[in-house]
Order: sequence, then C-alpha cells, then structure tokens
Amino acid sequence: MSEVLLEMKGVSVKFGGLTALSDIDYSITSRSLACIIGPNGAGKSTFLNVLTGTLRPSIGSVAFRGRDIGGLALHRISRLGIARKFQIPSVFPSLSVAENMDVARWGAAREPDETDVLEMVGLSARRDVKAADLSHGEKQWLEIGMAIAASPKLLLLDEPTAGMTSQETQATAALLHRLKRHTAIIAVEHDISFVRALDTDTLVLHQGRLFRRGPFSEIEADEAVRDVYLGRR
Ligand SMILES: Nc1ncnc2c1ncn2[C@@H]1O[C@H](COP(=O)(O)OP(=O)(O)OP(=O)(O)O)[C@@H](O)[C@H]1O
Repeated sequence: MSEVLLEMKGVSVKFGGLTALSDIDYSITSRSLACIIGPNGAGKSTFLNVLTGTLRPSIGSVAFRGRDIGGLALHRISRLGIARKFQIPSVFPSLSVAENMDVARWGAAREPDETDVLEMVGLSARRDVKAADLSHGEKQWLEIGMAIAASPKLLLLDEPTAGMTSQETQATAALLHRLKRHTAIIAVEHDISFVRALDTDTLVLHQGRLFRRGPFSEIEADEAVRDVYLGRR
C-alpha cells in the first residue's frame, strides 16, 4: 500500500502584506504523479520553494515521510529525499550521457542502476553522445535521469517541457509515468498539451489558494477553472 509521503496543513506564505500561498492543505502518497497549474503569480513556485526549504511557511506545517520539514535547511531536506530540477537543463556539456550519469551517481544509492535509468529516460542509445550534442529535450531527460540517480522519494520539476518540440513534450509525459514507479513527482507546468497528455492528479492554484484538485479531465471541464485559467490558454 502507498504511504502518505507529503502532507501540508494550513500552509501560508506571506511576503510583507502579500499572501503568496494561502491555507494550503495537500497530501500525496509515494509513487504518485501530480501536476500544478495556475495563472502567473498564482503561487506555483512558492509552493515548490516551501517543499525544498527555500522558503519557510509563515503559518502551517509541512511533513515529509512523517517528519516536520517546515524549518529545515535545504541540504537537510534534500538528504531526506526531495530533489528539484529547474527549467534550464544544467548538464556537463563536454561529458557524454553516461559520464554525466556517473557524476550524478557518485556517492548515490545503487538502485535504480544506470542502464535502467537511461532506459526510463529514453537515452540508452545515446549513452556515448556528448551532452552538448543532445537536443534540448534530450538534455532535459538526461537531467531528470541524473536527479533520479540519487533515488529521491519526491522529484519536483519546474516546467519540464519548456522549449521542447511537441513530440518531445508527449514523450516527456510518458517518461514521467514510467518514473513514478521509482519516485513521486510534482511538476509545475504551463503547457496544457503536456498536462493533458500527462492526464493525472492536477492542482489548480489561483491567488495563492488551492482552487481545485482532481483528474485533469475534470479540471479541464470545470467552468470556474476555465474562467480563471484555462480559458486564456
Ligand atoms: N521573494 C518574494 N518576495 C516578494 N514577493 C514574492 C516573492 N516570491 C514570489 N512573490 C510573489 O508571490 C506571488 C506568487 O509568486 P509565484 O512566483 O509563486 O507565482 P507563480 O505561480 O510561480 O508565477 P509564474 O507562473 O509567473 O512563475 C506573486 O505575486 C509574486 O510576485
């Protein structure tokens, strides 16, 4: 049975007079895949920043695997198993795909092994190619693979398909479904074609509040969501 991995209770984040996140109650189990959408300024980055320890909640609690992580430093949260991949891929361009993986795996757990990870991210046939020669999408997949090599329990992704072709975007949706066998994933994304292809548990943030949560098919059909966000896409 899946355990509750992450639980946020009444989380608010305030910057002076501005409430960036407001009274968020949210939990996920291990090996789940969720997507966060919402208009600009809705609080999506703030949400991820609270989970990595970049920001502390002004009010409320965040528990990860039963442990309160609300005030912990970034490196301690990272050691507990929360990894984040930012929008711009940061791989070592002069190293091959396999060498980049070796760097990421240095000191990491043995599972999953490198061959499995490269297969999951669709780069088995590209293992000897220099990272500089990969397409933009392949670089993103390599970086996701490097994050997985450290065996995180929760992987946070900032707009993983930004700059990808539509084919790469679709492939990324399939890739994340493969990866959730190893780690829970929360992705923030603006590209609705990707969110539709992902077809998973979707959170809509609006003005710092958790406005809706449900399967994407329900979210897409929700008129209030269309009014605040999807109608503008
Ligand atoms: N460090 C900060 N200091 C002051 N205000 C901030 C800070 N970080 C975010 N905000 C404000 O908090 C609100 C939520 O911002 P956040 O970046 O979380 O939104 P977002 O949904 O990620 O937006 P986008 O889609 O544009 O990236 C915005 O009004 C933003 O201006």
